[in-house]
Amino acid sequence: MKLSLFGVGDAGTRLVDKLLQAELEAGRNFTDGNVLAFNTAAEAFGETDTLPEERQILIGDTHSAVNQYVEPDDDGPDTDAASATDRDHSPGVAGDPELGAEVADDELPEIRRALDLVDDTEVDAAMVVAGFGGGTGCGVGSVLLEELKSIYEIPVYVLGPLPAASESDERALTAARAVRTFVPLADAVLPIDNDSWARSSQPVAEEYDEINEMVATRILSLFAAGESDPATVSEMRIDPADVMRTLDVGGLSSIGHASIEVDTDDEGLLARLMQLLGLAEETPDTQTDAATIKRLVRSALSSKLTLPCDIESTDRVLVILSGPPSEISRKGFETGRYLLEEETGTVEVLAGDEPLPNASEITATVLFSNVTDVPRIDELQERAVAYQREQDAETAVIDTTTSIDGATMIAADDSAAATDGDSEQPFEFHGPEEQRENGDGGGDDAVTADGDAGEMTDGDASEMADDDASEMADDDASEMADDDANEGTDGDAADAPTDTNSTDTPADTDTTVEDDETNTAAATSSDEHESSS
Ligand SMILES: Nc1nc2c(ncn2[C@@H]2O[C@H](COP(=O)(O)OP(=O)(O)OP(=O)(O)O)[C@@H](O)[C@H]2O)c(=O)[nH]1
Repeated sequence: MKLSLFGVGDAGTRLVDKLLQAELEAGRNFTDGNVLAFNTAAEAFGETDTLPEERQILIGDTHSAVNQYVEPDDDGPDTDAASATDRDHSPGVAGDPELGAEVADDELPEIRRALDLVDDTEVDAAMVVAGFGGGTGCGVGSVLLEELKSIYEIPVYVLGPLPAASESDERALTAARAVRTFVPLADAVLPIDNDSWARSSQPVAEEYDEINEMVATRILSLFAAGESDPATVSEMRIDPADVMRTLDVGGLSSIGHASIEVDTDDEGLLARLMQLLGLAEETPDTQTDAATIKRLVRSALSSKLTLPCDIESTDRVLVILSGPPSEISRKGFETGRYLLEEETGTVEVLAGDEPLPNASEITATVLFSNVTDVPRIDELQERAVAYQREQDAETAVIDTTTSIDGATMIAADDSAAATDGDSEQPFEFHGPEEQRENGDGGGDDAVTADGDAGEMTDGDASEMADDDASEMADDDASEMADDDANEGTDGDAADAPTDTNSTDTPADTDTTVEDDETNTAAATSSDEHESSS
């Protein structure tokens, strides 16, 4: 399918650049050059290799509160745990999502002019790529997302990293707010769990490049599928509509990925050739194919997911098999699909293939949409709540002696909810439908008549506050995603989730780690191969 990409902030800029690089290396064309990156500081633009300069849009440079320049010899925060809102030492909006939203609102005319560079009639969907914990990613990202939703008829997805545990509480709070803002507005949200992809021995920032490469491999396998030569024989060619249909349910999505070397010995090739020419019985090879595909799909299921989750909490599943067409039989397909139905407990399993005649591997990419049992998001929320309580307590102490101006990131109503004994999770999510029913934030209804996206962020912040105050006390953390899914899972945060993919599950860690390493390496080499094909 064709996808336009909109990077926001540093993470968004780097990820979009990496996606373009992967597209180029794989010889695929899924963006058709329909890309843009917005940032409030120019630094990350300087790191790009592939993103054209005219598509790098700096905003906020005339805003008095935005740092465009930070002293190079400045020994500002350089640890993950450093404050995201160190105004003097951080460029751009320095981790402040309110300021990010204000800047984007002020610069909407500039943003709209830039959007004219992207041809939405040429793409099937759009994707905003932003660090959820970033002041620019969350603040500018929210305004941009609403703007895109108001002008495009195509689906708009959001992709972006969640902050690592080693990062500051402010980033966790911003990310919790971002999830809450993005989920009801976007057609689907694909968070990347930096923590589960980083090695614990070093700061996560040193691993961005590797994490971004892993993300690019998966996004390309999923969204660029269907863009290969239409003349190539295919068992069941993937249709872009299937990807969109899978994501159609909204909420949070996660991707699994695994590759397996194909049998390239002469005997195997000869047998396949005979089979293709109709000179040999199909059965023995088909059996082998089916067993191989089953193993491959199983390994994609147990691979490290972009967002660790309980795959049984998914609403819909899509599997894309890519590789030499001779290796992917219909029986193999059916076996893989059946396995997915069994393992996820859903009958909504779509499947398609992407014929890559010169590939030396078969790759399975599995998309789980509207997953609701996501321990990482629960953790993020809990941390955000605890931090908010601390902030409130500090403000209350100071308030007795001094009058403090300036907004806390959550409005007063939220603070009350957060400190209410019953209220554990002030960042409850609802799927788009429920949001609309409640007259709550996002979705199409949230688009203002005059298209002033800036109002959304203010509106959203206060809507968040209202919800939190009124609803949190009774509701479970795991009711965060779509209604429908909740009906099925009805999870209480206290019911320990059985996250088969979580790095927190020791029993799984052994197999998963082994699989992960294999799969990551395989995925990389698969991409390399595709690039040479
Ligand atoms: N995977 C990945 N994560 C990143 C990358 N850069 C930053 N992040 C994460 O994204 C979040 C937001 O960081 P930035 O993108 O630097 O923030 P921003 O959106 O530019 O906004 P500011 O906070 O104002 O700098 C943090 O939690 C980072 O850990 C990256 O290249 N790859």
